Amino acid sequence: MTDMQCAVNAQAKLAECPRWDERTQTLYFVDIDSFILYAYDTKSKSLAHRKFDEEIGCFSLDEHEGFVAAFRSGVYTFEHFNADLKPYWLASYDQKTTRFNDGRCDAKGRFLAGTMYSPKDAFNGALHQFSQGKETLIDQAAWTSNGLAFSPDNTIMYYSDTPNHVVYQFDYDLESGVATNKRIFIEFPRGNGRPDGAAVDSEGNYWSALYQGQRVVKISPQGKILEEYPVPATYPTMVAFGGTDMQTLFVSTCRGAQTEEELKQFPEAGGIFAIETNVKGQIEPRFAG
Ligand SMILES: O=C1O[C@H](CS(=O)(=O)O)[C@@H](O)[C@H](O)[C@H]1O
Repeated sequence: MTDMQCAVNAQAKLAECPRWDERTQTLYFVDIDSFILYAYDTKSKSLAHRKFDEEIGCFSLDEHEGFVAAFRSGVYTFEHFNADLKPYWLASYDQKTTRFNDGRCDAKGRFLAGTMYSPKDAFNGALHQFSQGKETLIDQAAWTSNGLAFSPDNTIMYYSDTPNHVVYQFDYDLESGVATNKRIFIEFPRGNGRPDGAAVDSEGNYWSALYQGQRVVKISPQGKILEEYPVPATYPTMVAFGGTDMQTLFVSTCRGAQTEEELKQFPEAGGIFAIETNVKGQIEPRFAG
């Protein structure tokens, strides 16, 4: 049994990247495999959506009403929810095997996004950083880039490689945007979930959605699992803090990977779930351009 309740019954194939807009009390999220960006207005309980021509992996809000978003074919900006896309960086990788997957902004407004390399026969998944019109390659050694998050003091960057069951830490220099000293933060045993999307709370704990693990785990900065939160879906994909007090944990989930049996057990899989916590999340930094 879980206290987690379905906040948005989106029935998404692959819901990902929940993002809380504290200015409008809106929860944005994507359905990667349906090419859709959603906007859930928590005040009116209305759900808007926009369908693109390709997978949208992740996005951040900007300082105005706009977005920066990472798709299969590259990174684009748009000035408001329904505005035309403006190319920012076109993919230098093979789009037949690779797409963007997970990302967010650092506290200086640089957008960082990682790619998923589907063949998983080489470590071609990469982490890219976008700022002032330029792209910088941060790391290239993954199958599925995921779990990107920053500590409250911005000195630690977290980054997971889901199918390899590992979350890394880097030292992060916020002034330069340089990440160094990559090391293993935590590894998960095979067969009981693998680290997908994540968020760091205001106390520095790393909250990881365990894909195929049917739960979210709260991990201390030292790598100790402190709490586990069951999710009514086999495949949690990402978490985000929000709500009027920033203490609501939103969890996106995947429906497309569930078996018929799992769909009978979890009929709201593909939705966004929510649970009240006793800790505040961090307000998401916005893209600076
Ligand atoms: O975030 C994601 O990760 C999953 C997990 S895995 O790469 O299969 O281990 C992936 O399937 C999904 O498409 C991706 O968005």
